Parts: sequence; C-alpha cells; structure tokens
Amino acid sequence: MSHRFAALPVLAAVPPLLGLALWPASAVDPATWVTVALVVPLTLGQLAWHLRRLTWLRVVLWPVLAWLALSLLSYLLPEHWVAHAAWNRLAEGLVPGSHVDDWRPPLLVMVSLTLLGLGLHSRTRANLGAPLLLTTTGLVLAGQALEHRHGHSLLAMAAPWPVIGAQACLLLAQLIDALGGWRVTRGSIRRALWPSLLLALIALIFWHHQKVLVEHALKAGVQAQGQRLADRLSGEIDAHLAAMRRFAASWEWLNAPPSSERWARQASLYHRDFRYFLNIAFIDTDSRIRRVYPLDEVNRRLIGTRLFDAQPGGREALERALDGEGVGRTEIIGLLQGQPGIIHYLPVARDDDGRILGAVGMVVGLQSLADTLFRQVDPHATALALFEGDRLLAYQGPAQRQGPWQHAADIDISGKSLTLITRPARDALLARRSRLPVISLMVGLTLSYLLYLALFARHRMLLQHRQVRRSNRELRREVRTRADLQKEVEWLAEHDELTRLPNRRRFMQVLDAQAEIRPLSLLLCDIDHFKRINDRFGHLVGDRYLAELGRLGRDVIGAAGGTFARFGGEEFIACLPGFDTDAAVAVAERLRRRLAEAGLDHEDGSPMTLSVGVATLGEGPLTPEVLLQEADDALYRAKARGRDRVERATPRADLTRAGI
Ligand SMILES: Nc1nc2c(ncn2[C@@H]2O[C@H](COP(=O)(O)OP(=O)(O)OP(=O)(O)O)[C@@H](O)[C@H]2O)c(=O)[nH]1
Repeated sequence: MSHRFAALPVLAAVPPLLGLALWPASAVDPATWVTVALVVPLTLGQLAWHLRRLTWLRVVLWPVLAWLALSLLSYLLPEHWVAHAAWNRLAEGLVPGSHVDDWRPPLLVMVSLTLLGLGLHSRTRANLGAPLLLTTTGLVLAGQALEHRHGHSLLAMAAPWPVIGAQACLLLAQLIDALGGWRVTRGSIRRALWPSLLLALIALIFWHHQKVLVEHALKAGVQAQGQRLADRLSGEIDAHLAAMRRFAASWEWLNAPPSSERWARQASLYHRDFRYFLNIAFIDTDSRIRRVYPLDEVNRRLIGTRLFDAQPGGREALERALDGEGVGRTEIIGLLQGQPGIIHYLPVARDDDGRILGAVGMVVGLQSLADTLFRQVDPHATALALFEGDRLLAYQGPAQRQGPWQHAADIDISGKSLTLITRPARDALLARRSRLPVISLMVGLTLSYLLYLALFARHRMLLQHRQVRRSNRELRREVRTRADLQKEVEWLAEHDELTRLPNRRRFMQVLDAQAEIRPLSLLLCDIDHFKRINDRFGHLVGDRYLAELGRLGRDVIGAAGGTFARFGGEEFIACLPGFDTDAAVAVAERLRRRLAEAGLDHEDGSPMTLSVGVATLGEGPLTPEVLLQEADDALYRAKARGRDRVERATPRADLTRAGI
C-alpha cells in the first residue's frame, strides 16, 4: 500500500526537472534532455500510482521501458552485429544531426527506476527484488555523483545535478513506499540482501575496473596513433633530405647550368615521390631562380626572382649552399607561395675551375606536407592539427564530437620543434570500445538479482516450512488431547470418578456378560451411618473414605475373581461368578473385616462399618432385577438387625412359597 509521505519526494522531483527546463538549451547536452524525457514519465507514473491510476502508470512505463531496452541493445550488441555507425544512422533518422550517444540516458539508474515502477504496478515489490534494486540503484546514483565530480571520461554516464536530484527523489519515494511492505518479510529480505548486494557490488567494481582498462587501452591507442603519425612526419622529412642529396649529387658532374628539359625530367622523378615539394628550383650564384619544377602558374612567375631580395629569411641558408659549404637549411619561413615552409639548398654543378654554378632549392610547404600526411587519415575518425608554438599550421578532422583525449607529439623539423595533435572522434572511439565491461556488468547484476530471488524464496519457504511443522506439532498435540479426552469421557460413562470403580451401568453390563455362570452371587454393600462422617468431618473426608473403601473392595473382590462397583451414593455392589452363598458370605465378611481394620473411623473412634446383603442365583435364568431385589432385601435386613453385618437373601421362590 502506498505510504502517504512517499508522494512528497515524488513531488520534490519536479522542481529540479523544471529548473533544468529553464537552463539555456545550449548548456544542456542532448542526452540530458532524453534522460529528462524519460524521468518525467517515471515521475508522472509514480504520482499516478499514488492517485490509484494504474492504467496511467502502465501507459507511461511501457514506452520508457521500450526505449531503455533499445538503448541497452546499442550498448551491448557487438560492433560486427550492429555497427556504431548503424545506430548513428538510426539516431540521424530520428533527429537529423544527432548521434546515438545523444539518445542514451544513464542506463543503470533509469532501468532500475523503471523496474521499480513495474514493481509498483504488479504490487509484488519484495518478491521482485525491490530491496536489491533500491540499494544497487542508490550505489550507482552515488557513483554517478562521484563521476560527476571527477569529470567526464569516454564511458562515463554522469548526468547533470538536477537529473541526479530528480532520480534520487524518485528513489526515495520508492524506498518509503517499499518499506511498509517489507515489515512482514524483513528477515527474508535481510538474509537475501547482503550476499546479493555483495555480488552486485563486485559486479559494479569489476565493471568500473574493466571500464578504466578499456579507456586506458583506447587512450593508449590514441597515443600510439599520434606517435605513429608524428614518426611518419619526421621520417618523411628525413627521407626527403636523403632524396634531395641524391638529386643534388646527380648534378655534380655538370659543368654548366642544367637545361630546362633535363631539369624538368630529373625533378619530376623526385616530385612524384614527394608531392609536398612546392617546387624544385635551380638557383644561380646571384640567387636568381633559373629552373623550376613543376612549371605551374605560381612557379612560372617565380623564374628570374632574385631570392636574396625576395626571400631574405632564406638568404643565409642559400649563401651557405652557394659558398659550397654544404646543405643550407632555412628556419620555418614565409614562402613565396604564401604558406609557411622550409627550404633546403644544396650546391650543384661546378665549372672547370671548381666554382659553384648554382644551388638546388627544394621548397617544402608545411601545409602541403601536413596535408599529404593527413590525407592518409580518415578525417571523420581523427582530428589532426600541426602547430608551431601557438600558430596552427595545418588542421584536418571533425569539427565536433571529438573524443576526450588527445596526443601531442613533438616533431623536429630543421631544428624547429612542431607539435602534432591527434584527437580521435568520439564515435570512432565508441565503435572501437570493448563491450566486455557492460556485458560483464549485465551478467553480474542479473546473477545478483537471481541470487536475491533464490535466497529470498528459500528463506520464505524455510519460514513457511517451520510454520507448517509447528502447526503440525500443535495439531498432533490437539488430536492426542482430544483422543485422551474421548477416552476419559468413555471411561467416565462407565466408571465412577471418585473411586475409579465401574459404575452401575458398567456393572449391569458385567452382570449380563456373566448371566450363564452358576452359581452367581451378588453382594450389595452400604456404609453404615455415612451421613455422620460427612456431617462431622466434611464431604472431602467422606470422599476419601469412599475412595478407600473402593480400593479395599477392588482388592478383596478382585482377588476372588469378582467385580466390585459403585452402585450409587455410599452403596457398592459386587458380583462373584461361581460363588455360592456361603462362599459369597465369606468374601463379604472378609471385606467387612478389612474395612473395620482400615482405620477409617467415626468421630468417636469407632471404625466405619459396612452392611452387606448377599443374594445367590443357584440355577435358572438370571433376572438381574430379581437378584438385585433379593440382595437389597438382605441388606435391608442387615441394617435392621443392627448394621455391620452380612445377611443372606431369601430366594424369591422360597418367599413366594412361604406366602411372603
Ligand atoms: N461425601 C460423600 N457423601 C455421599 C456421597 N454420596 C452419598 N453421600 C452421602 O451419604 C449419606 C447417606 O446417608 P443416608 O442415606 O442417610 O444413610 P446413612 O447415614 O449411611 O445411614 P444408614 O445407611 O442408614 O446407615 C448422605 O449424607 C449422602 O450425602 C458422596 O459421593 N460423597
């Protein structure tokens, strides 16, 4: 059931989102807008749940879930299944100019919040692993906040503070809502939560570690690529110097300036290999350009130019070559072609006296050199920039969406240090990244979720098992008690509780059972003056006397093989099968004597006594009422004749005969 306070954090999630809407749009990246676009329905869904509008909740949740599933796929699927470029095309189709990155929210938190929302909908939060989801999401959210503080990396999922705030509010609302439902299952939740949370934590730490490794590998790749390009650039310079020496050497044997045809033929061979030579020129001793290759419009205009005047920055290097001192190399100077570059001058051709006739000048435009090199690199995948100090000499690459890392390599050209900056595009890095971290995270979190469910279910079952066992034990005890009671009731129906003797009903059954035995004697016993005992000593003592007589009777009559029973009040009865009158009288006398010796005395110290009437059926059918009546008559006589005695009954037949 919803907790009324849980609606407050949900409402608290609204201001940060509204605040974000007021930020200048340029300050918020597109992925943040997508996150907000997903957080808003989640907030509305949670509010809908509080308002008991489950259909609204469903309507807002499913599209969010579908979106997140698609984003998750774009993270998980290997590059050779669905290329990063294909995802980008899909994004481009949705909003021209956008990239797949722009459409991805911080997935972990969003997926957890949506699953928690689904839990609200199905109302089985504890079973759906809400405690684990809540704690894991809390950890991830905290991690996001930390990532936020430590700046962005390629794979960081940091969202802006308002979004983190709104997500935290929703999470708090879920927690308040869920807490109420956890009361009953708290024990099971606790037992399931710790191990699975530990596993989730390990998965998160492993993921983070893997992510760092992947970023390191990508970073190392960027550095290696940058260094490779820088090395190639330096190598190119060295190669062109060597080529130039060969070129100059090929003119050594000449003792006259080269003809324009020969110059063009020879220079074209070198120019084919080194396209970035803006020209290869023959310069006479007066520093005038005499031959030049290629003969394009710009170079043609340079023929006849006196370099000492036109290009004073290169004068020193040219003089060195013309003086025959060896290779003259300029600094990076402004070339006549209008771009920065370097010129190498080498002396060529000597006259018969050994004087230098001129120098070969090879003009390398740095822009052209960089362009030649840059052409080998995909401009969409990597941005390249060549700097001389702060001065940008050449640039190529994506203007936008550059990756987070760049590599700066120093290149020495003519003793001058240039810097080559290599910065791969974000998309190129993302396409190259390993999917292992995110896959291992998904596997780890799924395993921890399953572990939670298994442990939770196991503990619930254990508790239910215990409950059932307890109920069974109670039930068995109850059945036993009822059976005992039943036995007690049955026993009470046929016995006297005070003396533990068979009662009148039971005695009549016993008598019936012995109806065929002859002779069969009955002893009807009545305590003398029992009322006095009750009156003097109280009923409790009276009861004890009765119980004592019961025990004595059971001993004496039982020893004779008969049955002793309480007939009612202070009257007892015995049945002695196979006993004739004399034998029965003897037993009755024994009982009477034993009672007199039992120490059950009246107040005056005289013993409690017993009057007994004995009736015997010698032959003929048994009529219990008749035999009882005879015994009762005999008892009456015993009472009448002074009590504490045994009287024999006069058989009915004799009485009839006597006319009584
Ligand atoms: N304590 C106790 N007294 C009982 C019980 N059943 C009957 N009595 C008492 O037994 C007494 C029987 O009294 P009476 O019928 O007057 O006979 P009596 O006092 O024994 O005198 P006689 O039989 O004439 O010798 C009564 O006081 C009854 O209350 C019983 O279960 N317990």
